[in-house]
Amino acid sequence: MQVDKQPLLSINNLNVAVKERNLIHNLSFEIYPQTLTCITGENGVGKTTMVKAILKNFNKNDSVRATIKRSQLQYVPQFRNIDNDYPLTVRDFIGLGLQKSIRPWLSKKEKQVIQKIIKMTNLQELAKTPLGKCSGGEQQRVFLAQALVSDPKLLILDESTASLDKEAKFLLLDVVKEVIKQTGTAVIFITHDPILVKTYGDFDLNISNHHGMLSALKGVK
Ligand SMILES: Nc1ncnc2c1ncn2[C@@H]1O[C@H](COP(=O)(O)OP(=O)(O)OP(=O)(O)O)[C@@H](O)[C@H]1O
Repeated sequence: MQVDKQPLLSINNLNVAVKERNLIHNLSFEIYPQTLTCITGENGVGKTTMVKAILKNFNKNDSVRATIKRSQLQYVPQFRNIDNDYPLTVRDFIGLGLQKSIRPWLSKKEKQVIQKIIKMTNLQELAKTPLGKCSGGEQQRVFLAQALVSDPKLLILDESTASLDKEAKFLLLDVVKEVIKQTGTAVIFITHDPILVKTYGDFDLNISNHHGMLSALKGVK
């Protein structure tokens, strides 16, 4: 696989700290369009804090330079508690990802966008199901779908597969790969699962001993 040589995100000597405790020193790496970069490392090394630092410094100084706007980046957080009786349907929940308009109803174009995303994320059969009745894996696909309606150029998935069984993990990552192929978006995926890194990753940014190292996987050039 040949990557686009123009990175959409360049991290340059970023220092990541929490409450004056340094977690990561002088971190530098690049993210390229249409690639999946896994962020790996032991619990507590600072993966989530690093992502927060990227969001905070986004195009504000040289430590985080992007060729995209902040509005073209979507972050899917690790935890979102959905009660069993959460009433919004999958389709309506996905629609919440649209930019707010003054109209209380969806335009024909907006409906078409949602329909396209529902198809891309394999949620056709669940579109009318209340989100609270969906399984954990299905809910993760819905969170992904909601993030996709604004047509992001970079998606950050924070341990989206953490609570899923093996089959659901692979199903979700198959969908992520298809999304990358169809939309050209880049994905940063925080994970503890070496099999997923090996199966799906184009790059692995491993963080240990306060430093990060990016490696290309599977013949990525
Ligand atoms: N707001 C905060 N106040 C104090 N300490 C914090 C805060 N946020 C994170 N930390 C600490 O910073 C360290 C890094 O946390 P972070 O969540 O970034 O790690 P992580 O690599 O994402 O871990 P995990 O894989 O377990 O999710 C941890 O020791 C955590 O307890």
